[in-house]
Amino acid sequence: MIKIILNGARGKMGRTIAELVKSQEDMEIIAGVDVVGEKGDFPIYNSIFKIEEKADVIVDFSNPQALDNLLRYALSHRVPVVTGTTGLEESHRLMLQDAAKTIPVFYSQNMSLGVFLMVMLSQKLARVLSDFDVEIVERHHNQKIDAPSGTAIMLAEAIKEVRSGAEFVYSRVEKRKKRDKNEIGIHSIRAGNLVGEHRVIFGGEDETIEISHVVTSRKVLAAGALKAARFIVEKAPGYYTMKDLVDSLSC
Ligand SMILES: NC(=O)C1=CN([C@@H]2O[C@H](COP(=O)(O)OP(=O)(O)OC[C@H]3O[C@@H](n4cnc5c(N)ncnc54)[C@H](OP(=O)(O)O)[C@@H]3O)[C@@H](O)[C@H]2O)C=CC1
Ligand SMILES: O=C(O)C1=N[C@H](C(=O)O)C[C@H](O)C1
Repeated sequence: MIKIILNGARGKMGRTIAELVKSQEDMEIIAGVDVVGEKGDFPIYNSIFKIEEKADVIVDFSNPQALDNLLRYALSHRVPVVTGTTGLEESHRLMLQDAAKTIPVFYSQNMSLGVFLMVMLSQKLARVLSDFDVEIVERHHNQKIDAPSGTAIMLAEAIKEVRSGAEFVYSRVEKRKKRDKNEIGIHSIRAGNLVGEHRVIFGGEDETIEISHVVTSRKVLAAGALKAARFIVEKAPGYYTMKDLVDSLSC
């Protein structure tokens, strides 16, 4: 049985994961962590340091501010971490990479396998269609606290890798005179209860290619997180991503 600590347990992703775990025969949540504690199917504590039972993995969908304590706990108890929290600064990413020297750490800004394929495809298109303009549009629910989305940044970073001189431009002022060829424009929309939508638009001379991915239920993202948890529990310390998971599934 894989014993899970769920960080951000009272949140939208936390609740979706908790519901999904109920139907998994090989997994159980032993404790949750959130800003406010709660009693329920499992205890939710307001500090991860209050948890006494040993877990096999921590699954985190919370807030970048949670990362420091979460990693301190994970390192001192040698527990692998799966995190999908977005809005991370460079310092947070370095913290994850540093922790990965001691424990297995899985990070993905999007837990959908479909989005991983979209990233690969976008990179290929950006390489071949090197003179096409690239614009990324992401749409999410009105409760999302970070913008642009982690996925939009991941898409832009993958495209930047194959486009020398390219720069991201967030919230571009629409009154600009002319589009700079090196820009990768990122546009964020927040409305209603949209779960998550990403579009990459490649605009060329007389033709446009658009790749889009739409999530209509968080169950997709929760299922991806549980796949990641199963994937890293027995792994050696290291930094793992969706590429490692997809490679393991397709061999
Ligand atoms: N990688 C992926 O596939 C996905 C990533 N995400 C990301 O996951 C994160 C959570 O998303 P979502 O569930 O929608 O957000 P929610 O706001 O619904 O849930 C986050 C929960 O974490 C709690 N929280 C805040 N700070 C801490 C802390 N220091 N320790 C423990 N818990 C804390 C929040 O409490 P309070 O409300 O009181 O602040 C809230 O209950 C976001 O960064 C989001 O972008 C979301 C979906 C998929
Ligand atoms: O906050 C969300 O909801 C989501 N966040 C992730 C992101 O920032 O890319 C992934 C997904 O789109 C849902």
